Amino acid sequence: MVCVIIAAAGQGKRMGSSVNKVFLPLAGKSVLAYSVLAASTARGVTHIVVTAAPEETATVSRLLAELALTISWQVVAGGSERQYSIANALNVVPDNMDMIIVHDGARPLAQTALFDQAVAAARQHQAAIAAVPVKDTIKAADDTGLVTGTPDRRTLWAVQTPQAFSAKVLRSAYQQAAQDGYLGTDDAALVERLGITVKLVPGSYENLKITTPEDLRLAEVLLAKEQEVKTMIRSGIGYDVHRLVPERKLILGGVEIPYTLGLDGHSDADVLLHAIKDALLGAAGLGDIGRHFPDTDGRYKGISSLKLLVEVGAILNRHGYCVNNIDATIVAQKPKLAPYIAQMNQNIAEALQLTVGQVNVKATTTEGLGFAGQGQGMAAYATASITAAKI
Ligand SMILES: Nc1ccn([C@@H]2O[C@H](COP(=O)(O)OP(=O)(O)OP(=O)(O)O)[C@@H](O)[C@H]2O)c(=O)n1
Ligand SMILES: C[C@](O)(CO)[C@H](O)COP(=O)(O)O
Repeated sequence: MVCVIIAAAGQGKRMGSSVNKVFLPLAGKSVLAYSVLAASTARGVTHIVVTAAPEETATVSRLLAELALTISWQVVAGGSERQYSIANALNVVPDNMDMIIVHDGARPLAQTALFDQAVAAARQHQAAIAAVPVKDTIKAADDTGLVTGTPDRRTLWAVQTPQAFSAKVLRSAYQQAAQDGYLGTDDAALVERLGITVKLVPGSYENLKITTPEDLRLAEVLLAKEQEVKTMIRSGIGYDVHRLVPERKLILGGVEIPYTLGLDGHSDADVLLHAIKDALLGAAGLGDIGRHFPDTDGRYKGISSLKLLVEVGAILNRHGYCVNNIDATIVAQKPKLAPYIAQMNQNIAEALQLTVGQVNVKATTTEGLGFAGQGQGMAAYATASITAAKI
């Protein structure tokens, strides 16, 4: 399981604003809301700890509550330096987390995929951080402004967050730094001191840290471009298959259907809803159900797929999307599904807060051909169309 620590306890002095920069509005949401949302939908993330200045913990808690995240979160008071804030957060990270990601609350444009890439690389290397090659020539200079050297640019990288670590390694690194009184400017620097080689993963030049006012203006421009893409009609496709076995309930579209066999799976194996959820997440560019509800997570054992459809609807909503329509086909030789289709449409519409007219479930046989035709399993296809929600 993965925990994300989001650093938001700074003062934003270089921004020169009367409020902490992480609360500043950016295309309809706060800077911090973007950072939290991107992190919360990354693969395997089940808990978020946000650091807040002691006098801002209530404000940050309110902001998080408004986001209605489907994963757990907590807010801790930060320290006088970013490193001390992260150290406070580490103290409350649950023991069952094997990976920890650290992310700046002030980096609202980090994409969810970057969190996934950092964790995947950290699983292999123990520590992995987002970085981009520096574009400018870098000089070293002394206090009087006289150049003392020109490091070879080919070896230089501008480091960003997310930074992902094995939980054990990050905890040891922070303990060692505290013991030595070492203060670094990123988390990886503390890990490097343990002799561990940190892996770079390709970050993005758009993953700005909002530090000075022009960063905010630039972020507005980049987000406006993203919003344009969102307002397009987007479509997604979903496909799923489950095996038919004895002694399992047959649940399709949230309807329990009397039959001698049922679909096998980690959840209730509702093949129709699985295909629909994949179509919705795909349309939003948010991966698939495996990413959001992994079958390695005990919380999803036997869970109602209708309940998870409500969560998918909420995820899309948090990312600024609303659903236009859903079309789906169940592929099953037996039993006859026609009597249950209206209830399936109704269940799906209710879960996603749509009208029944926006949902269209169909069923077909395969004339006895293939695994569905021979009654070994059932399949479902779904397409979904979504667009930006009106603000
Ligand atoms: N004591 C601190 C200092 C910083 N941060 C967080 O670390 C991230 C990166 O730090 P930076 O951009 O330097 O933020 P500030 O310290 O707020 O900015 P400034 O240095 O201009 O005051 C920010 O999201 C900030 O809120 C933190 O949690 N605790
Ligand atoms: C962690 C970091 O975002 C990587 O670029 C950066 O080092 C934070 O530094 P700051 O001094 O707190 O801005």
